[in-house]
Amino acid sequence: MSNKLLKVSNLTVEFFKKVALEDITLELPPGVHAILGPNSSGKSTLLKAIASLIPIKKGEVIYDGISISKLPPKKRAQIVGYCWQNPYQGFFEDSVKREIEFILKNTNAKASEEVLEILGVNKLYEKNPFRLSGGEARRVSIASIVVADQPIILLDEPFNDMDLDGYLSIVNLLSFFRKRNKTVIIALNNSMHLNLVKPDDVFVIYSGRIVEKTTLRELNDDVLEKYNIVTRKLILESAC
Ligand SMILES: Nc1ncnc2c1ncn2[C@@H]1O[C@H](COP(=O)(O)OP(=O)(O)OP(=O)(O)O)[C@@H](O)[C@H]1O
Repeated sequence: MSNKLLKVSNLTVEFFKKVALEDITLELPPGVHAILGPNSSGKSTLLKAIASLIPIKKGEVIYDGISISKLPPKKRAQIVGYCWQNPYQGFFEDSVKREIEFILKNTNAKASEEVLEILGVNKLYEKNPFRLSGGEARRVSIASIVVADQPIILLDEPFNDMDLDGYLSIVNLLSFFRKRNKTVIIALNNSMHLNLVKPDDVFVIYSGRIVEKTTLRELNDDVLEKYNIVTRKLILESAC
């Protein structure tokens, strides 16, 4: 099995001279990696910077020895798939079918039937993506990226808007990605979702910096509280 590394080195991003990401360095083998942080900590910015969707001030992102930002857009889209936090942001076609076909044409990829089945989007093909419900839109949005079978998948808050079936489809998608030896980064602001994701490691981000590298088992409520992330204690107490 390939063990291609995704290396993020000294990544720094600024918006209007204000630092949004500061000197982020990560070394990620294939597997599932969680980025956990409160609102405005830089999770989406980090994923977008890794996908080269926004300009970076400093640093680089290397996958298997290749600098992602130096690739032409088409080649980049074959390697890295960023799934939007706001699903409607990535839509521009007038049918789900055309939305799915767009990336396949753009990347010369064959549709991953497993992805379409796991996310259950086949039934939505004729619908207008902009008129989907929140949960439907998220499934379609994720499918319309990862259907191209990229080795790096970036999921931005994928559980938002989802019902039980939606949660299970994300869990099944993650195990499909694991079997395919992909490198998955999943941005979360809710620590409870970590139990579903079962990540190999957890990076806590706060104020644009990685402040902890830990595991699901070792992550504790003190760390969550310190960085303004909903604690497990709060959730469990509320359930009693
Ligand atoms: N395009 C942009 N222009 C200016 N500032 C931006 C832009 N995108 C993000 N920011 C700022 O960068 C910081 C980090 O934003 P980001 O969206 O990465 O946070 P996040 O951790 O994903 O938050 P949330 O959990 O609320 O989605 C915020 O202060 C945000 O206002």
